[in-house]
Amino acid sequence: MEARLLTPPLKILADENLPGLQSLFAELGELVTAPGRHLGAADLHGVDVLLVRSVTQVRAELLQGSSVRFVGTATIGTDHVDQAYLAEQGIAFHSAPGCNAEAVVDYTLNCLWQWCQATGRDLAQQRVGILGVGNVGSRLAQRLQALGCELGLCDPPRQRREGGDWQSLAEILRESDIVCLHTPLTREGEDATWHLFDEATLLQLRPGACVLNAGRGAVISAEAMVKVATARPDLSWILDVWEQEPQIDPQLLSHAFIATPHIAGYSLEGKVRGSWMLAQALYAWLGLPFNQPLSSLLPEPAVAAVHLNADADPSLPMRLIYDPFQDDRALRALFTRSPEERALGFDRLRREYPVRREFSSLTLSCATNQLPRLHALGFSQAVSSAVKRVDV
Ligand SMILES: NC(=O)C1=CN([C@@H]2O[C@H](COP(=O)(O)OP(=O)(O)OC[C@H]3O[C@@H](n4cnc5c(N)ncnc54)[C@H](O)[C@@H]3O)[C@@H](O)[C@H]2O)C=CC1
Ligand SMILES: O=C(O)C(=O)[C@H](O)COP(=O)(O)O
Repeated sequence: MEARLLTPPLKILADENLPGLQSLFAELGELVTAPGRHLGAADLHGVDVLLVRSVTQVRAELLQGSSVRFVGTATIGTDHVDQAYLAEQGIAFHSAPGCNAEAVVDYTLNCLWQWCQATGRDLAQQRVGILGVGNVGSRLAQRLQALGCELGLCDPPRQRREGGDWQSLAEILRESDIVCLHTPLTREGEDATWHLFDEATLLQLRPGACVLNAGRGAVISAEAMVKVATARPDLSWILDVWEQEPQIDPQLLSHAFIATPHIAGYSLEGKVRGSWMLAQALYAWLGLPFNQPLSSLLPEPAVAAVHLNADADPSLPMRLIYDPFQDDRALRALFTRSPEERALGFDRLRREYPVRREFSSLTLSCATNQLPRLHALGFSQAVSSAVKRVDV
């Protein structure tokens, strides 16, 4: 455990895209915000606490010679942080495990539902292979299982730790109608995921399969994906993450059934939970009490309850919460511009992302027998008469 060397007032530098900063951190001292993608060593003058998102590379080049003693990232993924360097320097580090896992699952279910609708499939009849069964993958498995999907789960680190019934990557590729990637990006060790999906791996996908990547772009080689997508038009691609973000290969984009700018985890709840978890960690590290409930940072959703009439399309509540094609259209619209403008546009779409609530924020009642299926998808049940309801 690191020694606690700091007491307020502190100088805190935070990514400008972290919600709830004032309310969570302002009482600890001076709070400065900056765009995370371009943070440099010069920005860290006198800074004690650095709070980032995934777009800031937190490595020796940034931190060498700085006064930073605590680094927090309001994300699940940590591949942008050199944790070994931080440990060596005695700098405390905290991430926000699971903070936006529900949002990624909402995104994934919504996209898969759209793909099934567009290709005349029933999601409940698909065999779904999940690669990486952690916070995201295990929640996804639960919801898909409740829908009736057959599942294949692949997670070698968990398999070694826990034993039990798992599948190999080869089995997942051979047997799945849909393959969902939810692994971290790692470059070393027996479970390294960098370019885990190369050309040879992708060619093992079964005919007509759909690949969804909401983990990290570089888990699939973009070059191999373009090659295989060209040779195998039977395959579908749903891509939220891209090798070399914020630059995206236009050829790859043209092959994607749904293409989004790394926003799978961007529910309001997920983003706010990320900041809140960092506040919890920082206050604990400082030895100070932290009593702010997460709910105090979340406004009431615009629509809290929906009653579906007998003839209503059961996908309506999903579309009401989130339409992935809106994000898809906004991303594709950037591609009439220069590569520099596209990259800036990619970051702008993320920075100015509209409020998206999680499925669980919506309470459903229903005049049809679809209710169990909708609840399995993650919507809340039990309508209280006190809740304002919309009939559709
Ligand atoms: N697109 C987006 O907006 C978001 C993307 N992410 C990404 O999703 C990743 C997963 O998130 P969580 O489930 O919360 O992380 P987690 O750490 O809870 O779970 C990851 C799982 O992957 C497994 N794993 C590691 N190497 C593997 C391999 N070679 N093959 C199969 N499984 C392997 C681990 O054992 C672990 O169970 C994050 O690391 C992050 O990079 C997370 C949130 C939002
Ligand atoms: O939590 C993660 O890991 C993610 O991928 C986040 O959703 C990424 O969000 P940013 O930190 O890039 O805004």
